[in-house]
Amino acid sequence: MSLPIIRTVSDLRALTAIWRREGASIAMVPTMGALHEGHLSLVRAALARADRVIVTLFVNPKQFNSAADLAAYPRTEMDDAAKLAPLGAHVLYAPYGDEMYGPGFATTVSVSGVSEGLCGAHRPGHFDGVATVVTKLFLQGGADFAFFGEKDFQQLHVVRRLARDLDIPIEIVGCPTVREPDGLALSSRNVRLSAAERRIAPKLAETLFDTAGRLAEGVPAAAALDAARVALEAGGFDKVEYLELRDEETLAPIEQAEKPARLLAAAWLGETRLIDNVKVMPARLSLDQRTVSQNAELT
Ligand SMILES: Nc1ncnc2c1ncn2[C@@H]1O[C@H](COP(=O)(O)OP(=O)(O)OP(=O)(O)O)[C@@H](O)[C@H]1O
Ligand SMILES: CC(C)(CO)[C@@H](O)C(=O)[O-]
Ligand code: BAL
Repeated sequence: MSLPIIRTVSDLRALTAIWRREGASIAMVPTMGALHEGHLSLVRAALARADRVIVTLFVNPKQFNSAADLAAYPRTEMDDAAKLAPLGAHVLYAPYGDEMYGPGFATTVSVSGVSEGLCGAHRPGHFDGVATVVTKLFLQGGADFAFFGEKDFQQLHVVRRLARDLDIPIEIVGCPTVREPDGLALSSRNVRLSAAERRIAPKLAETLFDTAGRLAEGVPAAAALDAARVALEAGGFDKVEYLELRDEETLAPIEQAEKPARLLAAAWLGETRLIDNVKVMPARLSLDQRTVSQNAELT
């Protein structure tokens, strides 16, 4: 079983025009390749929702704020295609670099608000690069749905905002983070961890889940976050870049989880930067929800 690979916008448009004439719905799964189970979970979700699925693979230079990071980014296109074919994805769109950014390219899509702080504060220009390439992919593919992972939670907010603001008729679907059995969120960059760093890495998810539990019980963010930083540093992380509690819907900073919230972190192990985030559901709200469903069962 092999998967067709398309390299140009005109070939992609010719294919989607045929699908449209057939009345098929179309989903897109944007990636930078080096596919793992996290990506494949997005493809499965897309296949469950739409008749045709385009997986995109483009290592977007505009979103890298470090030349070394870009140079080290894994490139495994043939392996990626081999993983996608058996799932039933319909096409891999892996455009040439100058197809995306031709001579004289001079446009930037910049989303304010949700792109500020967190990764936006530590990777200057990153979300402009993401927003620009995602806008281009959406306009090139003309899909009805696009699937993104919650692992990159701030990115998911940036993409939702740009689609809404630019009236791009596409539904953005967020999918849960896929984890290793020890809790580490799957990421293409995990291959850069040494054996010793890999043993420390799950401490990030473990600390986030523990801290989310404390925040859900009403512990103020300042105390819970201080304790989490100490736990990460004592656990072997070289640097905690950020560790913050944000509103789940608006991504605004909050002092206490009174509504559904997200706890988000980036931390360094040697040369590798890991990000992760978990939901914080205030215990009071989960109790209310349980009471509502128990009452519903009684009626
Ligand atoms: N563990 C995961 N679970 C669910 N979705 C994921 C996971 N990892 C990545 N994704 C999603 O896959 C899409 C493509 O991400 P990308 O190609 O950057 O992979 P990645 O593993 O996040 O790589 P890296 O973080 O090293 O850039 C994004 O929507 C991202 O959120
Ligand atoms: C969305 C994306 C494919 C844009 O290059 C990238 O940021 C990613 O892989 O998450
Ligand atoms: N997964 C987000 C893409 C990046 O780190 O550049």
